[in-house]
Amino acid sequence: MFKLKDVKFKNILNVEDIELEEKMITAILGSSGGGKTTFLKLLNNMITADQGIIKYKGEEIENYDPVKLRREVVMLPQDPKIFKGTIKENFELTEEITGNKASKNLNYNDLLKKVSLTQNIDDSADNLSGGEKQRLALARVMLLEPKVLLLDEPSSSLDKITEEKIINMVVDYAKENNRTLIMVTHSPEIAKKFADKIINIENGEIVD
Ligand SMILES: Nc1ncnc2c1ncn2[C@@H]1O[C@H](COP(=O)(O)OP(=O)(O)OP(=O)(O)O)[C@@H](O)[C@H]1O
Repeated sequence: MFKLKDVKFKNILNVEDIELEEKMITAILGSSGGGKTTFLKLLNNMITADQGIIKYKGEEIENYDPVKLRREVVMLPQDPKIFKGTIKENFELTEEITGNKASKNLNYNDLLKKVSLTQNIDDSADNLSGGEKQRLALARVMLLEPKVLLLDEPSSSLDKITEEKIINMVVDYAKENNRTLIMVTHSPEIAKKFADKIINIENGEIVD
């Protein structure tokens, strides 16, 4: 699904040759500041490599229709921003901003259930806890039905159990819906437990 060849981004990341397969779960491991988030951002062209070639579905990512790319490759960042207002408004705004209409098969209540939120869609999103906000952000991503989900490690403000619960939900979602999942984690245990393939990034280099 992605092929990277001789990719360089500033002095932060240097990738010689790597392929990420469709419908697989790939975990990106490595120590803090090593370039993991930078790697994810290259995959939806949020940032552009200074050198080298990144191919997505056989086409150079820079030539791929940017609107399609934004819809197909969606990133769940470390600290997703929750919009002010209700949960329902969060879903509606997501649809409005991305130009996506909710899939006929998905409704907002089902989405909340999928991420184990027991709130009502008319409840305020501001009062949710950190873990609940992360799950709402995940539900917003599910609403978009991306082909590829880029999951950055949830911020350290989440406890281990909540973090693993969220990762479990994302993995289940990806498997049930045949999606490609690429996730950053600091935890070798999580990587081993969930991933088909593990990539280790240290100081901007892939070491394993
Ligand atoms: N656009 C940028 N310009 C300059 N430096 C940057 C840019 N983006 C990230 N960096 C720096 O590059 C390094 C790698 O950042 P990155 O966020 O990719 O690391 P990471 O492995 O995801 O770290 P963490 O595990 O702490 O989230 C850091 O030192 C960061 O400060």
